[in-house]
Amino acid sequence: MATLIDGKRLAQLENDKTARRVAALRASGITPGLAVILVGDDPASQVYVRSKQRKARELGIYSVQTTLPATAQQAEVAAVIDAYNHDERIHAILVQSPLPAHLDEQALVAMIDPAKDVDGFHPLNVGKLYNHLPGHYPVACTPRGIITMLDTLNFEYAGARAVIVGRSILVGRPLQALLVNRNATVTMIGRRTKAAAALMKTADLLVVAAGQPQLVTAAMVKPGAVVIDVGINRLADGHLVGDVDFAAVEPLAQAITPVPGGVGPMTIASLMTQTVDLAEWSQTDA
Ligand SMILES: Nc1nc2c(c(=O)[nH]1)N[C@@H](CN(C=O)c1ccc(C(=O)N[C@@H](CCC(=O)O)C(=O)O)cc1)CN2
Repeated sequence: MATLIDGKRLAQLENDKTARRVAALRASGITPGLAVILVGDDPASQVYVRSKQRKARELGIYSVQTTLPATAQQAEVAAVIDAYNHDERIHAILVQSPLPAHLDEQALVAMIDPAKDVDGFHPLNVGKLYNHLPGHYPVACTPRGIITMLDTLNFEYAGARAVIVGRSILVGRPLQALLVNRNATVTMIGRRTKAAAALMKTADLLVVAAGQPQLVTAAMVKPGAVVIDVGINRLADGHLVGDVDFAAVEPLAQAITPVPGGVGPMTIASLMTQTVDLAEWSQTDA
């Protein structure tokens, strides 16, 4: 029977640490500030943004939001980013993804001050991560949360064979870099990968971020693997399921994340941690 990697509990522990760091910063006259930009009315994005705002306020972070209609033009979003770039109360800025299709998301992310890029999506921060540069820089929150989870298992990265299903900028690509930087051997699986199931079966660490309900079956998992399920899929009956067939895979895995209550809560906890990191770095790296 696998160890259940309880994202809710780990997020609570992470948030407790963040609350203490916020209190210490506030005592020294600095209140970490987070700005969230939401464009459009995607219901899931509205839920995630509300959770971010609520958690930030609970932890004592100054938290603001700009909501723009789905018809907003590139220049309008850019103007909001520019205002937050110059707002001294704000240390962390994020643009909730996905944006409406007519907007150029990459171009907008590149307009965020890299020192305030709490999602770690700015090309400068991505480049630092890929080049494994020393120093302070933010990294994408979901992969950061996954690394925190693996660290709690004392996962032995060096020499481990990791397989990541999904090559998104949000999850797969940054996680690949984080794992390579820890000396894991990483294989990425995309839509055109041949013999994907056989590759997955070689994984000591299998991370699935494909957005396809129950894609991974027991036959695709090596006994004793650590399985991280990033998928959040709402079925017609309203139930949330991941990309992994949890009931079938759990008995043979060494450890596994549930959905819900796995990677999702850690994404938000990592965002809070990284908001405080940015506030601290704004003092030390200036
Ligand atoms: N700018 C960004 N956009 C998006 C990111 C991101 O990191 N930065 N990630 C995802 C969405 N996301 C945060 O924004 C997110 C997704 C899921 C959860 C979560 O806690 N999920 C719960 C289930 C919630 C539900 O009932 O629907 C869980 O897994 O237990 C938190 C954050 C895309 N966009």
